[in-house]
Amino acid sequence: MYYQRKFPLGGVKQGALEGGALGGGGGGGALGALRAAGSPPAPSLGASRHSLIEMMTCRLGSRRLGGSRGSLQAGTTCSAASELDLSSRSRRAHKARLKLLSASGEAPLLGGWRSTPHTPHASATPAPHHSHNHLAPQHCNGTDSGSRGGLRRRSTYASGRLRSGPHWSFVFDPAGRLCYYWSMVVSLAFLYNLWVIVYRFAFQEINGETLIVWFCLDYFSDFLYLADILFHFRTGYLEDGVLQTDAAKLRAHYMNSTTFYIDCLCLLPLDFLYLSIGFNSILRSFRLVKIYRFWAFMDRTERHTNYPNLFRSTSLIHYLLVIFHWNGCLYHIIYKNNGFGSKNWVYHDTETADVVKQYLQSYYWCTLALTTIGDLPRPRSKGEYVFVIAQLLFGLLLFATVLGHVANIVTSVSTARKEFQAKLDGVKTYMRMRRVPTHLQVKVIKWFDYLWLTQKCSDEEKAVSCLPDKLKAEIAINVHLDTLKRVEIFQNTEAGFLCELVLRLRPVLFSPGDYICRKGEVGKEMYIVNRGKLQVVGDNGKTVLATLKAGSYFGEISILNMGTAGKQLGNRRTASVRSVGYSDLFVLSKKDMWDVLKEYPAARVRLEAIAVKRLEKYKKAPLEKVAMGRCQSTPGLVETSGRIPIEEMQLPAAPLPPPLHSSHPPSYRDQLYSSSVSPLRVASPVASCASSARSSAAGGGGGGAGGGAPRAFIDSHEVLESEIKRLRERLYTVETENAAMSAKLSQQQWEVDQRLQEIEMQICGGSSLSSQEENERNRESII
Ligand SMILES: Nc1ncnc2c1ncn2[C@@H]1O[C@@H]2COP(=O)(O)O[C@H]2[C@H]1O
Repeated sequence: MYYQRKFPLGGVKQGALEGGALGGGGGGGALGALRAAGSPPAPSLGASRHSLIEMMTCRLGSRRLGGSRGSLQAGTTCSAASELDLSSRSRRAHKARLKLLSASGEAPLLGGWRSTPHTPHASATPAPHHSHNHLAPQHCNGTDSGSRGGLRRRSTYASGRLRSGPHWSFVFDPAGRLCYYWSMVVSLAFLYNLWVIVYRFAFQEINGETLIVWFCLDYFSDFLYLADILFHFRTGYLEDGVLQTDAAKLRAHYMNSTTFYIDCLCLLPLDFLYLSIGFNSILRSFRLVKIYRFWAFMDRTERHTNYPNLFRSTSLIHYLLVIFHWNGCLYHIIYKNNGFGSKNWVYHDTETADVVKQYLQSYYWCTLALTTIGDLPRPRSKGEYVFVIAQLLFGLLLFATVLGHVANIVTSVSTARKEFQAKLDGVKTYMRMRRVPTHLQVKVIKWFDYLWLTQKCSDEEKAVSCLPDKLKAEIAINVHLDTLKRVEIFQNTEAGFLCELVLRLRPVLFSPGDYICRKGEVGKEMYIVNRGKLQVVGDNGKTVLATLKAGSYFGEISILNMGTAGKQLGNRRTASVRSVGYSDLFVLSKKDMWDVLKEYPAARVRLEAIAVKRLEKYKKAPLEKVAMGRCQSTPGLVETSGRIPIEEMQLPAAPLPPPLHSSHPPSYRDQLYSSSVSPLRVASPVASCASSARSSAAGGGGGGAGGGAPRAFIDSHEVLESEIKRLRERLYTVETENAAMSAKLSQQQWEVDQRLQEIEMQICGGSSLSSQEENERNRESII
């Protein structure tokens, strides 16, 4: 799985730039991408939404999204291409392979092995339907369907007659995994030549003893070189950004390229000269021209590896060893040929030392010289002096280069840490200067700790800032998809809805005990819990109404204007929400939410339905409060100090007719109307009346003393009913006025727009009749 995790983002599990689909990932990575990608309708982003939606559809699976029209369409698009022109048998085979590919998750990744129908004439003039790759689900990721050729199937027809059964041919994707592994094999063959050719040339003594082994190894590496040429013949290339898979084109392309000549040069058969000059490995030096393949392999590995610094260090050490090796061999060649005139300049036991020891002595000498450690045997002749000086100078340069490389590696290892530390230091300095209380300072530092532990990056947005919006959005979707799929409102919704939302999410992190929102505040955002635990608490801050965990969301009631504080104040928070520990949340602004809901009304209905359910919990408590609370501001309502739920104010089913006697003490009704006491002051008797009514009912008629109470209760009940009626009428009037004013407002808006358009038209040199008609139509529709 080499391609996986090739993004420099912690959270991405499967990288698939080629296929456009990034694998699902753990949380944390690329949070910032969301913001950037979701930031207001950049045109490029808008344009990319469709492909994103399609990608989402494919990722979520057509079964799950089967309910929604949009997803059904996308799902059909995904499979439709593969069904176009295949016989049922081959279609079955295609489906089976497609299943395999999708099961392994590799199809969009590499497109390594694909099959497409193919005609013998396709190379010259491919028939239109052959431009579809019927297996590759590229419709899902928006890439060209034929561009990832791998294993291509030839179901060959000529003149409408089946000429031969289907057979297979190979086309390798240069960006695919197979190509990568193959280049690794070729690189190994090159490394063999790099180390061995010069060694055998310098220490020819080994040839006689191990000739067969060397022959076998040499010709095996030559065989790999040859296979590489054949491989190149079947490797696709990009033409106008589209991968070419046509065999004739591939052949022509390769044979017209420099690579072909270099590959041929590598295999120059100078081995025939063995017959005249004997077995001499220097005749194989052309094999080293293959170094371009090795460099390409190293480049790609460095780009894709998850451990670039480890890789860089290893390759640096390898290069050093190779340089020492070649230098040592060169030194031995000079020494052997008595190049500088003085015998035993370096080796004192040349006669007795075996080949390996001589090699090691040469290597040691070169290591001392090239690492500028010195302590070399003193040169004697002029030639030796020049040689040593040259070696030391070269060593100096090499040393400087190595140091530079090492410094780079060390710097890049700690860049993230340093940046993070710099930010933390800045905040700490600020808090110290502003004398922020110690407990708050500690809290801030702990917040940084948590951020580092969980995300290892202080600015995730920056980490992906160089990517185009489309890629950022894809990453955001993949990184956060798992969380979002858990959210109730997002389950079984259209893929597009989720996609639209994910582009607008913004990550935030809260510390333990932080209040995310407080009851009564104006709601401007809603939140989705990515990680952590939160509590919805009552007024006292202690009563826990609900506990929210990963996948929950809150804050939607106020942004949907469904709050309990009435129509005017419906945008107030209905409860406070507190973070228990550290909480990773996604914030969605009210405007963004409404923008999305406008396009997805079904989602809005779901959201509102859930909000209503949540509100039901409040219904009982707020009712008593509302009933009692309103009385302070609304004349005509009864005020009480007791807390009696409205239901308890109901009358018993059959109240007894109150016997009225003139001798009775003044009834409650009399009290009510005779006294100057305002009706507002009589709430308590209501309660007592209710209870006395109940007791009199229980007592089966009661005496004259209790007869006045039920009557008073009935009267007060009538008062309440009339008040409710009056309020209802008032509400109706207000709503009607409201509607009238809205209509008036839109009328005025329309007029202003109209006027502006006219002015624009005048500026642009007059208006056309058609636009006037259109305006007229708009006006009608608005009215
Ligand atoms: N019983 C509940 N269960 C879950 N969430 C709730 C409950 N009551 C209120 N909330 C959430 O707490 C949020 C507080 O702000 P809002 O009123 O905007 O939206 C509220 C709901 O999303």
